[in-house]
Amino acid sequence: MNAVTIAVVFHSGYGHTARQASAVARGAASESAEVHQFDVSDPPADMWDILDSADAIIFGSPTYMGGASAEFRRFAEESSTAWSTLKWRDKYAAGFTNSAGVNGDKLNTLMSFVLLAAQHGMHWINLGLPPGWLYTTHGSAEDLNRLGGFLGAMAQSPSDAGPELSPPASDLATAEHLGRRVATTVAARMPARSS
Ligand SMILES: Cc1cc2nc3c(=O)[nH]c(=O)nc-3n(C[C@H](O)[C@H](O)[C@H](O)COP(=O)(O)O)c2cc1C
Repeated sequence: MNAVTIAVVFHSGYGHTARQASAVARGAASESAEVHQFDVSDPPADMWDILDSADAIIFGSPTYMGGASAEFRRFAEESSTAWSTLKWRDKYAAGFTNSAGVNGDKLNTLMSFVLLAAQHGMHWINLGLPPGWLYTTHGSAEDLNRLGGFLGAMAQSPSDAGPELSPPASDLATAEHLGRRVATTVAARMPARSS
């Protein structure tokens, strides 16, 4: 059987969201997906061909000024070429974002990814985790999904901590979960393929 093919397409100005992207990719690869990771500020020549043939595309960006970064937005606008011929229709999509604020308006970035996916006619896969802390006094910052997102994976990196220190392990584990969930969700819905 051929592996599910997943592309993780992200931007990262200072390396924090890149660590989150690698965690998403690790999670997907742990479920035997063939994973391609693309930094949109330095795309290889074959990126668009690989995106066009992927089963799922996972979008990632830091939250800058309450939304996706300008570099990610440029990628989104350039994807209008694929949109014009419905190349991504019925693929699967998911997303992740990282920012300095605990809230930081990350939800708006994830919502912009949902809209991007909808414009392409893609099927959105959400995070599928209960919120960390579980609305009780017993939670901790080590909880999976400690930031309590539903649409996608959220991470937080304090402004004075470099990418070697942040996002914290719990946010990276949450990102890995998203990668695994996309891989298993897509695999369960693919018709059996013979090699
Ligand atoms: C131009 C700019 C705008 C930012 N806007 C936000 C914001 O709206 N909310 C927030 O929580 N953090 C904001 N931040 C902080 C970044 O999201 C944070 O430093 C993040 O870890 C950067 O990720 P990166 O290293 O992948 O670029 C902003 C940073 C920059 C440079």
